[in-house]
Amino acid sequence: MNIFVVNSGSSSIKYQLFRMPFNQPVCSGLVERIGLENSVITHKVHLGDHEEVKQLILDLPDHEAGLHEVVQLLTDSKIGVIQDPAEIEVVGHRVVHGGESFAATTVVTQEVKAEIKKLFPLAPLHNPSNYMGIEVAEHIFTNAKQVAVFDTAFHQTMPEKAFRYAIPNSYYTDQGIRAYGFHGTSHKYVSEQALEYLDKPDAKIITIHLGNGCSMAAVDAGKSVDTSMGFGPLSGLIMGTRSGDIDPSVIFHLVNQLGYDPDQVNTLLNKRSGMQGLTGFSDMRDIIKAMDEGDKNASLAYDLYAYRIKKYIGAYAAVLNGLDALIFTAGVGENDAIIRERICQQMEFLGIQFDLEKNKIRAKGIREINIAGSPVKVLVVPTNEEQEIARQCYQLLHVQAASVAENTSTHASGY
Ligand SMILES: Nc1ncnc2c1ncn2[C@@H]1O[C@H](COP(=O)(O)OP(=O)(O)O)[C@@H](O)[C@H]1O
Ligand SMILES: CC(=O)OP(=O)(O)O
Ligand SMILES: [Mg+2]
Repeated sequence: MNIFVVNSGSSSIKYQLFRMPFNQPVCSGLVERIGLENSVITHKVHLGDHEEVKQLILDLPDHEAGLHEVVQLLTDSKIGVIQDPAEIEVVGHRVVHGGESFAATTVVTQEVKAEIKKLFPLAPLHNPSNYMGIEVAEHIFTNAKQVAVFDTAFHQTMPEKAFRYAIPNSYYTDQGIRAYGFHGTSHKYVSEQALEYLDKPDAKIITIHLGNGCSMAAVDAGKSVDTSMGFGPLSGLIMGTRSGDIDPSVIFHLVNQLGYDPDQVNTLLNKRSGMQGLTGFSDMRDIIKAMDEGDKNASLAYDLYAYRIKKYIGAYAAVLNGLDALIFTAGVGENDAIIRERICQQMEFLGIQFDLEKNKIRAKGIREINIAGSPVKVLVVPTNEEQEIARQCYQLLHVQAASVAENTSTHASGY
C-alpha cells in the first residue's frame, strides 16, 4: 500500500512516501518558504545504504504549487519512485487540532473537513495549513483516500481532573473549553518505543517533545494521563515563538492598559514570544551561539526554558506516583546536549542519575544517557511522526479492507 504522508505547516510541507507494511520511507522531503521568494525543496530518495538528494530553488506562491512540484519529483523519469500520482492509495495528513470529535485516525469526509475548519480559531498556526494540505492533496491524488491523524487523539485518555479548567461548567459543556493536548503522535510514538526498549508495558514515563512547539506528557502504561499544552498549542513549556504558561492577568493588562486588540495579543503570544521574544532568535542553535558569545539574554532564556521543564517533571512524577523513564525527543530534545544537562542536573532525589559523558555522544536510534543502575532511565528517542501516521493509516485501512473482504466472502458463501 503506497501511503504518502503530508505534514503541512504555514509555510512548509514535510512529506514521506511509505510502501506499507515496510516502515522505512521510499523518499522524503521538505518544501520551505512557501509564498516567499526562493522557496526551497529538498527531496531525498532512500536507497538502502545511501540517499540521493535533489534540491530545487524556485518561487512557490502557495501549497498547491509546492505539492505539484513534489509530484514532479515523485514521478521524475530519473529519480522518480512512482510513475503516476494515481499509484498513491492513501494520503495521511497530520492535523493538529481534532477537538473532542476525534479520538482516533479518521478517513476524511466533508463532515470531517467541516469539523477541522471549525477548530481553526483554536489552533490558528496549524489547522488552516493542515486543512489546505488536505484540499490540495484531494486535487492531486484523486484516487487516494485522505486520512487525518490528529495531534490531540493520543491525549483523549486524560482523566477529567487533568483536562478540565476551573471555570463555570457550561464553558466546557456548551463550548468545549478544556485542555486537549498536542504532539500526540510524537508522544505516542516515542513512549511506545520506550516501553519496548524498557520491556516494561506498565512503565511510568514522562515524554519531553522539544521542537519548534514544545510539550510534555505523563504516560502511564502507554496512556497519556496529562500533558502541558491545553485548549490550544500555546500553554505549558517555553517554545520557539510561543510564551507557554503565562498568568492571564497579563492579557487583561495588555488590553486594558496598553490598548491591545485580540489579534495583537494573539500575535504577541504565538509568534513574538518564547525564545524569539527573549533573545531575538527562535532556533536553539542560534541561541546557543549567542550564549557562547556572552549574550546575557540568551543565557537567561536558556535557563527559563530548562527551569519550566524541570517544574513539569516534578509535577508529572507526582501525577504518576513514580517514574521509570524520562524521554527527550524532537529537534532540540534529540540534539541539544546542554539543555538535557541543565534539566537533569540536581534531580537525584527523584532517582535521575544523569551521565554527563554519555549525554554528549551523538548517535542514531534510542540511547540511554543515565548512569548505569540509575533508578530512572533517561532516554533520547528520535521521534518519527510521519512513520507513525503511515502506520496508523495502514492499520485503519488494512483492517477495514480485511473486514470488507471477510464480509464479502461470508456473504458469497451464503454462510
Ligand atoms: N543541533 C541542534 N542543537 C540544538 N537545537 C537544534 C539542533 N538541531 C535542531 N535544533 C532545534 O530543533 C528545532 C526544530 O525541531 P523540530 O522537531 O524539527 O521542529 P518542528 O517539527 O516543530 O519544526 C529548531 O528550531 C532548532 O531549534
Ligand atoms: C502542536 C505544535 O505545536 O506543533 P509544532 O511543534 O509542529 O508547531
Ligand atoms: Mg514537529
